[in-house]
Order: sequence, then C-alpha cells, then structure tokens
Amino acid sequence: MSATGEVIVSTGELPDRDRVRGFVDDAHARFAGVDDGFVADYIPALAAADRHLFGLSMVAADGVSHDVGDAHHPFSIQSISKAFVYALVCQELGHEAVLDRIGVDGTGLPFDSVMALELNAGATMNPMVNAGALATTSLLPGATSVDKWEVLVSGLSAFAGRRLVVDEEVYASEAATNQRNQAIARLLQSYGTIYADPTETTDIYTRQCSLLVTAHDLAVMAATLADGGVNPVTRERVVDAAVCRAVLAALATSGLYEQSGRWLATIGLPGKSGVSGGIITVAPGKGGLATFSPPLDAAGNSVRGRLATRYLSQALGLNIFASAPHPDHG
Ligand SMILES: NC(=O)CC[C@H](N)C(=O)O
Repeated sequence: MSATGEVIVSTGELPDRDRVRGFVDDAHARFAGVDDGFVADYIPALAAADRHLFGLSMVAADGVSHDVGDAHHPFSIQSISKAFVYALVCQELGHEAVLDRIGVDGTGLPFDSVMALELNAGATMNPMVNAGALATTSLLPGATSVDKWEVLVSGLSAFAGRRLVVDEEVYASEAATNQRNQAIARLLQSYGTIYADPTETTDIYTRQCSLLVTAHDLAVMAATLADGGVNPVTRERVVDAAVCRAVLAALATSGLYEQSGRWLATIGLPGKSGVSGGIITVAPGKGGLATFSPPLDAAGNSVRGRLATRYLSQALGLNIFASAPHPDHG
C-alpha cells in the first residue's frame, strides 16, 4: 500500500526492519574495500572528490530509513536529476505525449554521444542520455528560465522532502566546460527536437545537474517513485502513479546507459546513475535504495554502488523478474 492507501504493486513488502538494516550494513562492510574505477574528471570540480567516500541509504515505502557510511555527505546529483525532471515533465504534459517526443529506447552508446543523434535522424531516443535529457528540460513549463527553474527545483525538492540548493562551484565548473552539451542542444535544434532556446536549456540542465543531494535524499526520492509518487516521509503526492510507471520503464531501458541491459539482468530493478558517483534503485511498492561512491567504471557507473546494489537486490529478494512456483506446484 502507498501512503495514500492506493495499491501500487502487489509485490509484497521488504523483509523486516532489522534484517534490512543488517543487510545494508553488511553491503557497506563487504564493498568498502573495493578500490576499482576512476573518479570523473571531465567536469573539473568533480575530480577533487574523495574516492574513499561510500554511503548507502535505504528508505522503505513506509518512510522508515536506514543510512550507513557517508550517506549524509553532499554531492552534485548529475544525471540522476534526469529521472526526476522527466517525471515532472510527464506530470505536466502527460507521459504518453512526452514518450512520443523523447523516446524510451536505448542507444547502446555513451550518454553524451553525438553519433547516437546522427544515427537516429535527430531522435533523442530516451530521456536518460544527455540529448533526451536536454529535450526533456526544454519541455519544462514556464514563460522565463527563472519560472522553469523554479518548477524544476521545487519539484525535485518535493521528491527529496527538503529544499535543494545548487553547488555553485560545480555549476560554474561545468558551465565553463560543457561545450559538448551545448553542441548537442544546437544539433537538436537543427533537427527540431528541442522545444525551447538551446542555450537557455543547456544552462538550466547544467544547474539541475549541480543540485546538491546526499545518498539519504536520493533514497527518499527513489522511495517516492517506489511509492507511486507519494513521498513516504512527507506524505506529499509529488506525481501520479502512472508517471512513476513511465519513469521506471525509462530507467529500466536506459538508466545505466549502455550497461542498462546488464544491470537489469544482474540486479532486476530500475536504476539511475550519475557521474558524481550516485546510483538510485527503485523496488516498486517496496522502497528506494541510493548508493554514493565516486569511482566509476567505463560506462560512468559507480563501481561500489553497482556491487552493493546487486548484493542487496539478491539478499532482500527484490528482483522484479524473480518468480516463485504457484503454491499448487510446490
Ligand atoms: N552521466 C552524468 O551524470 C552526466 C551529467 C553531466 N552533467 C553531463 O551532462 O555531462
């Protein structure tokens, strides 16, 4: 049941609180010593991140949370923002209309690929790569960029349950080095697949990526998607259940970039990563998990985050593709 009493997905509950706590603590202990991967440095301000930071947060659909390690360390949200801006735009325009414009199929190419656009005649393909995220941000309602920003920041804050603020240093650093995103926005303009001024849109997108969050905030945000759009801590409805379904489908196809298929095959849950080292994972009807650890693999996904999420999905029985035999069949 969601906080409003609406049945979201009848996939059962998480195991009891103490078992969840035990497994989350265990996941932290098991993978804290893993030292593979590289901290992103193409945005200069991110290169300074401490590679040893490692936080986990699990928030159940009833709002109960468990945090371990650096779960309260602030970092810029980066690409994880794409999931929530997509939710806000789907809520505003209707998810089917947004799906028709943005798409929801994987590109098989890196998140900042220009080639993906050229190969698909300017189609953005999905909202989780930069082209689709820029087009999604361009669909935010508002007469001015100030109005659009306010819709965005108040919407993401409602998901988190507290007012989020921009890390101005990360914003300035990315704004000075985001020529590739500016180029993608211009290319979209040439194809007619961006729906507001490309320069203004890229600036709003860069700001959205610079919003500061913690793993705990991200777990609350993920739990809101798990809870059919109701923040389980504040009890505020942020988006409709139908919007959550659309967002989770988009995460399943493309939340982990070109590793989305492997993620789904090994973890069996929709997720979204970002280059600052965060990953959110949603167990529909059950809760949200967030991990934070800066070193990334070749696709840009947190190494420790993927390992801890895989462990917890298995330990807590969260894989949405798992099936038990019918009781009559033993
Ligand atoms: N994968 C990411 O987290 C990318 C976000 C980053 N702000 C970019 O646009 O390049």
